[in-house]
Amino acid sequence: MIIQTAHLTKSYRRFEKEEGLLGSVKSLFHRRYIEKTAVSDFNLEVQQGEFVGLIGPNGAGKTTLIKMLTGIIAKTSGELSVLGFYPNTLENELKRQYAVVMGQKSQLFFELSAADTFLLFKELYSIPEQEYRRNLSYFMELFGVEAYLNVQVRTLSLGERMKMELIAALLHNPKVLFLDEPTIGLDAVAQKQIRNFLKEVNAEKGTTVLLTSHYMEDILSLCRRCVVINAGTKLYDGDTTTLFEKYQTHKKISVAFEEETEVALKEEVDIIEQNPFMLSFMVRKERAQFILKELMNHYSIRDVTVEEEDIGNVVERIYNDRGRPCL
Ligand SMILES: Nc1ncnc2c1ncn2[C@@H]1O[C@H](COP(=O)(O)OP(=O)(O)OP(=O)(O)O)[C@@H](O)[C@H]1O
Repeated sequence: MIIQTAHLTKSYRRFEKEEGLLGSVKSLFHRRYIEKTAVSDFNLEVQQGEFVGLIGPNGAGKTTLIKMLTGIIAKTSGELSVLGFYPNTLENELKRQYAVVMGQKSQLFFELSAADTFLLFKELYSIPEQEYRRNLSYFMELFGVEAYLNVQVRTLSLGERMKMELIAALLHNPKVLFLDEPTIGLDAVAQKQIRNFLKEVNAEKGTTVLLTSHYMEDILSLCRRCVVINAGTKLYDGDTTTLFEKYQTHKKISVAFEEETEVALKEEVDIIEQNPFMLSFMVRKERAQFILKELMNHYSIRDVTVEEEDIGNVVERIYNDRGRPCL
């Protein structure tokens, strides 16, 4: 077993200050704290080689869970083991076997080139020369980023840097990789390249991956299993396709018109935004094609986008349907 948690709980204590200057002075003498349980009674088991998606709306507790699993913060209560270790003790033996990449944080040195940082990682993890060379050329080829290897990291685009972050994290052949929003802010092409890369690494090297992402496409194309978390508790743990077939029931369609248009649709849709030049609405998946055809036939259209429904909506629907955590 790679990851095992039982009744894992994390509560934060946050200091609350009254408004204004007087509040600041008062708080010097009487500190008021509020407690926030970010992860509650969480049970999770991940086997070797699995690619698991962790999804949930903002503030659900995903990052807190990843931070506990990677030893960045300590648990409040419950059991937690990663590769047989309690991560917060940060034992070297564990550090050598896992890696973490957070989309919002960087582990590269901005003034150095990626090549220099990789060499530092080689020393840090005592990666044998041959293994280092083999891995580096394998990852370079997979991502096609040789051209950027020797330039300052500071000058790389977000997408190029994220590819280097992933390579840096994987050079020491970790058994488990924790990814917190690795595709955040990237364009569609870079997102796809990163997905293909991760798919290949998981298949070829058997790396176990736990991934959080707000992008449906990441979860759907990479994670056979997904875990849904809301307000710190687990709502669902199982097959990703089954979950999305059942709960991702709508698509978002946005249409821009060539000229001022007054739209009259034959069937009811949920309008998100409308003005004479555009219309954006939600529609049931199975009706999307019909409505699109209707719009195309009756109006002069400049542009159309069709998007998958937001993770937040899906989670809300699961929650309303089940009304309580269901494992
Ligand atoms: N250091 C902290 N002190 C107090 N509360 C915190 C702290 N870090 C997180 N929280 C709170 O814990 C809850 C869970 O936060 P967390 O960052 O784990 O959510 P998340 O699912 O990763 O959200 P997002 O998708 O927005 O990144 C939030 O309500 C947040 O405000």
